[in-house]
Amino acid sequence: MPVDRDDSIITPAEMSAIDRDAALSGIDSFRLMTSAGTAVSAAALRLYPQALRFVVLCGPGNNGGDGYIAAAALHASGAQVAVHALGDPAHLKGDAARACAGWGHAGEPLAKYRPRPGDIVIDALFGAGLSRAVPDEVAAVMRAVGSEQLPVIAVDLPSGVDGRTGQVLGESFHASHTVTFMARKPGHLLLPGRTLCGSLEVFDIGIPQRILAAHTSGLSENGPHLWAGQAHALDPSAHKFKRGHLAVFSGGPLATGAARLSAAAGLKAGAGLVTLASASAALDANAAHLTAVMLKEIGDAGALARWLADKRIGAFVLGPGFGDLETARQYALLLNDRALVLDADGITAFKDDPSLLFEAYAQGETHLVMTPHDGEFARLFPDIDADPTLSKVDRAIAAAKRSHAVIVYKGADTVIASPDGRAAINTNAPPWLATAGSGDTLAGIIGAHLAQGMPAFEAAAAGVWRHGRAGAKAGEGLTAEDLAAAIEPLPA
Ligand SMILES: NC(=O)C1=CN([C@@H]2O[C@H](COP(=O)(O)OP(=O)(O)OC[C@H]3O[C@@H](n4cnc5c(N)ncnc54)[C@H](OP(=O)(O)O)[C@@H]3O)[C@@H](O)[C@H]2O)[C@@H](O)CC1
Ligand SMILES: Nc1ncnc2c1ncn2[C@@H]1O[C@H](COP(=O)(O)OP(=O)(O)O)[C@@H](O)[C@H]1O
Ligand SMILES: [K+]
Repeated sequence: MPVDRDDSIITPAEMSAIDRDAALSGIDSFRLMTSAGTAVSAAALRLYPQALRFVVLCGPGNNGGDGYIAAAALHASGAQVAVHALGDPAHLKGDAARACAGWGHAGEPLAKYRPRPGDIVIDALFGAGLSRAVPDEVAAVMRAVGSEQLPVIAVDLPSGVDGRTGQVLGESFHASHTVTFMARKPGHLLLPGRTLCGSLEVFDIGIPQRILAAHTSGLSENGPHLWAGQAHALDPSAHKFKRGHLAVFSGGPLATGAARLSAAAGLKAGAGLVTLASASAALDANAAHLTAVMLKEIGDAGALARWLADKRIGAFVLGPGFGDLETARQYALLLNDRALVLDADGITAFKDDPSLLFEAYAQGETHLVMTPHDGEFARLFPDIDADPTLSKVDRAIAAAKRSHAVIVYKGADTVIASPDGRAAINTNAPPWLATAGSGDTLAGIIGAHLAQGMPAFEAAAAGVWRHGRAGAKAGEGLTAEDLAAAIEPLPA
């Protein structure tokens, strides 16, 4: 039966381990394949009752096995079905060979498939086992199906999409619907994979939850389940000092807007007090624009050190529009016993000696959140960035472990990762969030959460989610000012 889309995400390697454990506990693997293939045929009939023909493209592994089961079920329902196989079906093994025997008709080779109007393509070429770029004959079929604009139902994943990374290996199908089994894989949520799946259905093929739970790591889709236990930190009835004091560092006189966006977002996101810390040259520009946000003159490391005697300032945002990299370095190192969101220039400031920053924040509970976009990530973690074998999730986790910081690796598929290995993929950000100052707003929201005492991972994950919600609420064409105004209360 279809299950509610649960928040957990499993990698193809975890899926294999689950599969092995299921077999060890006596679960019949052919029954799982039958359940999977039947779910695909049910989706095909439900979505395309008027289809003239279902064309099932079957690969050389168990994904192909699911395809043969689907073909047999569609045929039994009275539909017209054609099967085209990649490779010689006589070489199929195990459950896939049995499924092919159950189909029982002579199939045609894949290369002989000529798409025709009215076809519904069922893509059972490769799923979790795709290990390299798809062969040329497969790529040619993908292009032919694409140019005819035929609907494609993908079994487990659109063939060509790497389930671990979401990257396309050579070429891929662009599915209108994907039926996956048990839980989503990273490739369903990471880009570009997410855009190639169409609507996504997660079907429960009957592997017990206990086996699934034993093999799932700390990866999930970002959502309230991650911080529900921490939402009390944002109690709106609390005294303003209890709701936290956030400080944001301003840039110079010609670059004050970014920090004000962070500060405004921090206030709207629930910090009790927000202070903009500004060098004297930028005080007038800031004073002319501030009302609820307070202003404090901080011009150098000495002034900051004296200000830090006030222990009520719980969290800081450093980087948006800041400009002066040497001062940013000094400030970040001075702040190492406070919660800090380091963004933009604050990140770039450490490009020549990242370990200086990482060592400064290595002690105690994680209290540094870094919010790099691709370029900033590559500046701080060039070797991790350059490793083509790593997914965006792998890269974010490796960076978090090395830096002792929560990493918010931004983009349309922002990944939030903790040094303890937990990670979340965010999916609620509309494309129009890519606007000047949007990242500054995000830094302010996360800063507000830290100021209110939320742990770093939860603060960051909740911040990214609220930022996405605000983007959806403000709508297409938003500016960063609209975004701050659209921040909604954090759901309990
Ligand atoms: N786990 C479960 O519980 C359940 C899993 N189920 C289903 O099993 C699927 C996973 O099956 P799978 O492991 O057999 O992998 P699959 O995607 O069929 O591909 C492997 C084959 O492709 C080949 N191959 C790979 N890349 C290639 C390339 N570029 N070009 C050419 N060949 C290439 C590879 O060959 P090799 O790399 O060994 O040369 C091998 O022959 C999963 O997605 C789901 O649909 C369901 O039945 C329900 C229960
Ligand atoms: N295509 C996209 N879809 C959704 N969100 C996006 C997209 N591109 C960027 N974002 C989000 O917009 C924000 C941009 O931040 P950033 O790159 O720091 O820009 P800026 O410095 O202009 O504020 C990030 O939160 C990022 O995740
Ligand atoms: K597939």
